[in-house]
Amino acid sequence: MEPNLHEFSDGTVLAEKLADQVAHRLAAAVEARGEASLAVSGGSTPKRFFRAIANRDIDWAKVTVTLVDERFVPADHPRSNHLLVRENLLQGKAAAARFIPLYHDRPSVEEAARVATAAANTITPPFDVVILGMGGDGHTASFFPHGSTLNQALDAAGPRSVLPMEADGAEEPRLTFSFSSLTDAGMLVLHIEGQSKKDVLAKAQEGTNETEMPIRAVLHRASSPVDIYWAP
Ligand SMILES: O=C1O[C@H](COP(=O)(O)O)[C@@H](O)[C@H](O)[C@H]1O
Repeated sequence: MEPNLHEFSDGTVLAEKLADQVAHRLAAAVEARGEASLAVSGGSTPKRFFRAIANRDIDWAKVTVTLVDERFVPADHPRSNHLLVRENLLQGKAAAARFIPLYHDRPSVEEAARVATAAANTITPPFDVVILGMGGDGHTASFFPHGSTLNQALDAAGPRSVLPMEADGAEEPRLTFSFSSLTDAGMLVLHIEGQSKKDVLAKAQEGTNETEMPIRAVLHRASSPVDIYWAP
């Protein structure tokens, strides 16, 4: 299934349009099932989207928010994705949402991943909405090139779980939802900005080696259609 590319004039317009689509999907899930789930990425790209969606009129008390991946750092650390989400998404109306963190204060990232998996299992699968990002090295979530648990993480037949991940491209150990947890979402978005990321995307679409560019797994074999949101 070829991804659908949605291009916007700038990042602010993209953030508003994406917030509209995500809000619509979450509201429909709340209407249909009485609950909804949203898994978001960290990094620098999603901040405008977080601020745009935070005040959308949804019954946020029925929405569970989590992260597709996290750095193994406490929630007050400047590199924490939880901190980013708390300061930008879980504000205004969205402050009523339930948040499930991936970081847990345990002696090792492996133990934290086990606790995170148990907590994540309280979310009814599949996720209603997953928003992925992409690094300049072709990683997405914390599926890093040559990552320590990459084969396990990218196994489409693997369990829904949170895995530890270490890689040369990551400053600290990571926690990441597995491929199977993310890629059957009701709405699966890859949100990227800038020409350099568009070039990385083009390179990823041309080749097949997922160990070199793990984003290829999402582009080539996600079970849900992938919507790419891009702005210069
Ligand atoms: O490390 C991470 O990087 C990617 C991309 O981040 P960006 O700063 O280039 O937008 C992100 O998708 C991932 O969640 C994050 O942990």
